[in-house]
Amino acid sequence: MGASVSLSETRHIVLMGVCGCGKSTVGDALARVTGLAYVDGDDLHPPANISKMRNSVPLDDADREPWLLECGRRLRAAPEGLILGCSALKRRYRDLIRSAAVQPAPAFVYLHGSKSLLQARLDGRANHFMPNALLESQLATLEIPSPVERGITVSIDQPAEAIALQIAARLALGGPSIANVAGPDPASQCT
Ligand SMILES: Nc1ncnc2c1ncn2[C@@H]1O[C@H](COP(=O)(O)OP(=O)(O)OP(=O)(O)O)[C@@H](O)[C@H]1O
Ligand SMILES: O=C(O)[C@H](O)[C@@H](O)[C@H](O)[C@H](O)CO
Repeated sequence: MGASVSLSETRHIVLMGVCGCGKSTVGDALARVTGLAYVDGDDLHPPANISKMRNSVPLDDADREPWLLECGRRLRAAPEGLILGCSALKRRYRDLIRSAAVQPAPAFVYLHGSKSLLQARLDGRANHFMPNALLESQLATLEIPSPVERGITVSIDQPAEAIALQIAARLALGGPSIANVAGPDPASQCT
């Protein structure tokens, strides 16, 4: 249903999903593929949020609001386009980002993986402030982006480079060689 038509002009991409889904890893790969810059939402949190997460306390809506608005402002400050990694777990969080961002609204790329894969990825990660125990609350909070939100879903059960190429193809971000590598489109979830 026309994903690449309505999304083809998109140069603002939010890589979203729960902790450990690969936002930073895929963000770096997508930046290499597209030439767009990548900004990690983890770097935009106020210190109080980081310290809360370090202490295994999930953030609440009030904690997240200023951070989400800052994420949106970063998108707006990059008219040439930007890849942003941000959990953006709820629809109303994405509304906040959109309210501060650009027109056309950013595409939201939901990085989907099973709980067991996410757990394994988190178990294999070292030196990160986010405790693995917060995965449960992130999954409970997650609302998958709907088609009207310019959302697409991509499986994380593949190498990061392949994920990046698939995103670039589905959003028509790259040149003709990229356009040929799109994997199967699980997403009639696209607009
Ligand atoms: N496609 C992939 N294949 C294999 N390993 C991956 C893949 N994507 C990410 N990883 C690994 O999984 C772990 C989590 O990835 P990453 O830190 O990028 O997730 P994240 O969504 O940015 O996490 P957070 O939200 O907690 O910051 C890292 O150790 C990373 O190297
Ligand atoms: O919404 C949230 O609870 C937070 O933003 C987290 O998702 C972190 O930013 C990140 O995932 C930690 O690694």
